[in-house]
Amino acid sequence: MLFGTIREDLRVVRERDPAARSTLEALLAAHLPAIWLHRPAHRLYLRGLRVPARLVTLIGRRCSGGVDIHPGARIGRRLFVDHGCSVVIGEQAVLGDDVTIFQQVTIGAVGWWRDNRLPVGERRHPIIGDRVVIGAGATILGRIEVGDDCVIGAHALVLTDVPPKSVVRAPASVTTARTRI
Ligand SMILES: CC(C)(COP(=O)(O)OP(=O)(O)OC[C@H]1O[C@@H](n2cnc3c(N)ncnc32)[C@H](O)[C@@H]1OP(=O)(O)O)[C@@H](O)C(=O)NCCC(=O)NCCS
Ligand SMILES: CC(=O)OC[C@H](N)C(=O)O
Repeated sequence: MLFGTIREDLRVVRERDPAARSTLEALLAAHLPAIWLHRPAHRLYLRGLRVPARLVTLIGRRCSGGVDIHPGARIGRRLFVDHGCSVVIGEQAVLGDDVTIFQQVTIGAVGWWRDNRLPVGERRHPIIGDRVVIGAGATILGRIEVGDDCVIGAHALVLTDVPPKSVVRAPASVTTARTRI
């Protein structure tokens, strides 16, 4: 089971990262410590052992490029965090299977000033469907749902539900003629 999952995660790196040309290279993918340690951390969290869970998560975060997955987050199979750096996934986030995330993505809450008014245990983080791709720098906030098979473009800010099979595009930068610089 454990080796099956490890093999599956390595296969995913090779399938979704053209820059990883061998299994040995895939093994060096920076997100792997974070997702491999998230599984025992989540089990500890579910047993109410929150502090040990957070410690395990901290090791995963330090051994990756800062992939911060709260031990409470529910993560599906075959998550791939390409480049494995500066990613935050909040406590009550739920990610489906086959999700791909690029660097500097936040799946988080809108803010404590709003969430502190919610009943205890109420969800404050997004639900992400199966096979969703989340581009670099995208931020997805609050009690929203992103449907299956969506693509969230780089630098998008998503604050409302996204229907399945949608593409969310942030405005592209504007190019003008160079004058003074
Ligand atoms: C900007 C922000 C503070 C607004 O919080 P809020 O409690 O929803 O405040 P309001 O209800 O006053 O604002 C909602 C309005 O602002 C817009 N809005 C929200 N966030 C925005 C942002 N970052 N940029 C531009 N507009 C934003 C919403 O679309 C909404 O517009 P509408 O009224 O036309 O529908 C919040 O969305 C935000 O960005 N928080 C930071 C959260 C964060 O960084 N979390 C990371 C956790 S890991
Ligand atoms: C990831 C995130 O939403 O962080 C904000 C805050 N720590 C919280 O858990 O709500």
